[in-house]
Order: sequence, then C-alpha cells, then structure tokens
Amino acid sequence: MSKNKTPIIILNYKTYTESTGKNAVKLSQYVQEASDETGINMAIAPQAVDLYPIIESVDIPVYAQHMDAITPGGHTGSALPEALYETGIEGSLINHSEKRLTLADIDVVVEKTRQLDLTSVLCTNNVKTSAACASFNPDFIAIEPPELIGTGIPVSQASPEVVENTVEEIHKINKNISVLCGAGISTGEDMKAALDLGAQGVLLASGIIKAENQKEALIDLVSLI
Ligand SMILES: O=C(CO)COP(=O)(O)O
Repeated sequence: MSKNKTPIIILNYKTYTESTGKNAVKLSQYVQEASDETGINMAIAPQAVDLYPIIESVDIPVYAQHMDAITPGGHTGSALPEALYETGIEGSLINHSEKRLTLADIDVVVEKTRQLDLTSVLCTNNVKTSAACASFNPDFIAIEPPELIGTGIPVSQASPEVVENTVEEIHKINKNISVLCGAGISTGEDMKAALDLGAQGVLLASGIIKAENQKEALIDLVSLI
C-alpha cells in the first residue's frame, strides 16, 4: 500500500460469518470495486486461512490479522510470519485488542515485518500505549479504545481527544508514523471526523461487514472526503 498521506481504510474481517470463506472472497471483490470507483486506498485483513484465495482474486493490499513472534520449528497452531509472507500479503495487523502480544513480542514482530518488507499496522488501546509503541517505528499505529469496538459508537465522534492526543504524542516521537483510528466507525461522518482529528484513515470492521449492503456502506464511508 502507498504510504503517502492520502486517506486509508483498512477493513479487519475478524471472524464474522459475513467475512469468512466464500463470503470473504465476495466481500474482497466489493472492497476492490469500492476502492476502484472512489480512488480511495482500501486494504483488507482476512483470516489466515482465507488469505491465499483472496490474494488470488483481488489487487488491493491484503494484510494478515496477526503474526506470532516465532521462528520456523516446533510451534503447533501458531502464525509463522514467513508462512504468511508466502501467501503474498503486503502487511499485518499487530497486537490487535482481540489478539494482544507482550511488549517483547511486539518488538520481534515489528522487526520481522521490516525484514520481510511488509507494512506494519501496530494496534494500541490508549494514548499511553500509543506513545510507547511509537518507539518501535511501525509504519502505522491504529488507536482503538477496546470499550468502543463493535459498539457502533465511533471513537472519532465519542472520544475525539483520544485520537487527537494520540496523533500528538506519536508525532512527538516519530513524525513518519501514520496514525489510524478505529472502533465504532461506520459512516462518512465518522470517517471525516477521524481525518479532521489528524488521523490518516480508519481501521474498522462491523460497520461494513454487518451492513446489509457492504459495498454501499464502503462508498458511504468515503462520501465526505
Ligand atoms: O477492532 C476494530 C477493527 O480492528 C474495530 O471494530 P468495529 O469497527 O467493529 O468497532
């Protein structure tokens, strides 16, 4: 994905039925169409098992949802960065609130994405952890207050100070890190509010995935920018 300062949307598929298996492939085609029609950068983060068929069927950037801080060997059931890389992903979410890592593991995984030339999207839960995570120099930090995730209450409108202060604290440490915000984002107003607060884009899920018409919801999301 382009790392310039144009608005960015990353859709996290999580493990919703509507974004799993064949539904995940169909949704990815809608995201591709919405991105092509609007000219806005849109990337997706499907489950690991769905990565390969999706990467075969769309051109938009596809990210993993998680990587473990492991090396090849005896780690049954784990997500090996090198294996994810081989599917053709362009980056990965790291430390999502629903899949947290220790500080030491975050360090290892961000470093691994750098070695593999993958985009790192490091997720954080508040202003303090965002500032701490800035020292790892990821490409993106995505601030998502866990109490708003999945509620439909948009962080950019309900807690604007969290987004604003996160941008400020991160940029005191490293101006090159782009900040995304997420939790409860679903409409064009939510997206516009995020950009007005200094975020470069949004990381979101249920507002699009659970919408009756997923493609229309994506087009509405970028209608005010
Ligand atoms: O966790 C999120 C994206 O990573 C946010 O989820 P919702 O958009 O469903 O609130």
